[in-house]
Amino acid sequence: MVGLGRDFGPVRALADVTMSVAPGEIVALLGPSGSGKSTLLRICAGLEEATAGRLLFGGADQAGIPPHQRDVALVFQHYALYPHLSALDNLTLALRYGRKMPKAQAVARARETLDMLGIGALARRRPAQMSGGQRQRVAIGRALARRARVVLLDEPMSGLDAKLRVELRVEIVALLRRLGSTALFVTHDQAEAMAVGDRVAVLDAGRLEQLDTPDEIYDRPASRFVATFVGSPPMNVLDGARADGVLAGPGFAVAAPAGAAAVGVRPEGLRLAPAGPAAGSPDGGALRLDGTVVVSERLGAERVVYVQTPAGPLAVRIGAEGAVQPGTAVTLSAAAPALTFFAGDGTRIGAA
Ligand SMILES: Nc1ncnc2c1ncn2[C@@H]1O[C@H](COP(=O)(O)OP(=O)(O)OP(=O)(O)O)[C@@H](O)[C@H]1O
Repeated sequence: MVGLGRDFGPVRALADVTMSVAPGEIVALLGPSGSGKSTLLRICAGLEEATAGRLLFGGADQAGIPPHQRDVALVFQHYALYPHLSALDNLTLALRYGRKMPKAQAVARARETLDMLGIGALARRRPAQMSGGQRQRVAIGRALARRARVVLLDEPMSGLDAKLRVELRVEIVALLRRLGSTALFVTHDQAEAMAVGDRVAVLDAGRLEQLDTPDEIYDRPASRFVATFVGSPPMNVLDGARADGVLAGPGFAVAAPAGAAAVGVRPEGLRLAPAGPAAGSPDGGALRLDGTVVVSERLGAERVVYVQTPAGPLAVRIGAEGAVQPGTAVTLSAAAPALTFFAGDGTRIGAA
């Protein structure tokens, strides 16, 4: 994709998106509602024309090529299976008429695909005789059975419960890898994007904010937007004003590089100690703030504690053993390497 853009009248749904996806790579498209994820996917599928830029598949310009002539498979959030046909027949039909595959070969391919998705035993059931998750597996199987070079998935698991989503995403990724498919996977769920993507493309208001590995996205976010969109809870960001090398805001002052307008720290980068001058790390911490515990949430192996500070509420991730009572006065501290600085326009200072 080179400089891809799409305007709907006055609405700029997509602006100047450039990215290349390697064969066999899975890229997660992540962004809030209306950020242009579906528009980008629809352009790739040929369901929408770009109003700027070029789309190339293996070097071949796709402009003007209709959907059915592109080597792409689409998985939508709302699947439409033929209700009167069995799972096996739904897949077989798609292969025979979509791919013009001989019957015996289509049936064999359909069976193989259902087996790979763990629903071989349901081959003879009609959609009404299956659970939502099983139906979604059939729909995914129908799209993937074609072995298209490019697989486009638009929120393929929305509508399923959390446990099933996690199970299914593991299976989908395993299947995509096994087939060697190149895939774009749209989701607004940051955890899902980080889990499925070899790289994650973060979109905001039609612009590509960052395209990087999940580790880079988390550890070196390109912007404040990315930093606060990814992570659960996301990065804490404190606004301040910089003078004489120090960024100061309500209740804090921290040494900061030129241009800094805000400082960010992940919940796990903050330490929590009983209030007092000696609190915090042995070096005293680069950032220190006093506050009061508001709530403490037990999340499996860890706790997330929300602390009200003069700079606003901050989330702190601590071990499960460190229970703290609401109302407790605490001091928060963070070491210098845990800090991320942002300029006034939201870009991370030091980002490439
Ligand atoms: N056919 C259309 N006509 C006019 N505006 C459109 C059309 N399709 C999309 N848009 C606008 O383009 C922008 C991007 O929409 P898009 O559906 O790509 O976002 P999205 O990130 O997929 O959102 P969601 O997660 O809600 O599906 C939105 O502002 C949307 O209102």
